[in-house]
Amino acid sequence: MEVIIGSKNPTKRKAVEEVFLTDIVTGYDVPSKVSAQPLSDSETREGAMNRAMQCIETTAGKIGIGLEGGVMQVDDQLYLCNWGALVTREKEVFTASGARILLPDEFNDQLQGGAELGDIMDTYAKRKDVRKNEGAIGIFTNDHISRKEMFVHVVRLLHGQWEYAMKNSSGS
Ligand SMILES: O=P(O)(O)OP(=O)(O)OP(=O)(O)OC[C@H]1O[C@@H](n2cnc3c(O)ncnc32)[C@H](O)[C@@H]1O
Ligand SMILES: [Mg+2]
Repeated sequence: MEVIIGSKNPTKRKAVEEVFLTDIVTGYDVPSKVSAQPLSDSETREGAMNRAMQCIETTAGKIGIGLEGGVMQVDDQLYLCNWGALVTREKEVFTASGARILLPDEFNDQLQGGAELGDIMDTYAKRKDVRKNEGAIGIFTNDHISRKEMFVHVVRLLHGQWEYAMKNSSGS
């Protein structure tokens, strides 16, 4: 079975490989069709669904997966959020979200002004390509949870829901 992940970011591809262990996993850069830095749960989820749908519409893969990072507001504070979507050839859609952690208040103005969290993190942590490595979640959890590990959880939630639906539609 071929699983298409709508990103070439290694944290996303490796997370899908870890869950779909026995399948072929291919990464394609597809547009999220939302802002480069989504600013709500709704926009982040939409980005994940758009990516997954395009994976199915533009390839022969059996399953398309979209993973999208964003931020969302609770009261006046911004949290890192992540969403995933799995779309089947029959266009059945499954969604799930990942762990969220509070971002420093000092990021608010830059994020609201359109800056990308990935770039803000590189400057803040004095590292390169945080988004492709430990991620903001890795930095702020003292490396206990990496971006890949957080995505593994999201992909497991997607995989499990898809499996449950298949089991229950097979009539057994
Ligand atoms: O190539 P793609 O798949 O687009 O990978 P990306 O790293 O840009 O990831 P997203 O588009 O899903 O994330 C939207 C923005 O949020 C940033 N972001 C989200 N989660 C992050 C994290 O844990 N660490 C650093 N940046 C993060 C990311 O770098 C982007 O600027
Ligand atoms: Mg991006």
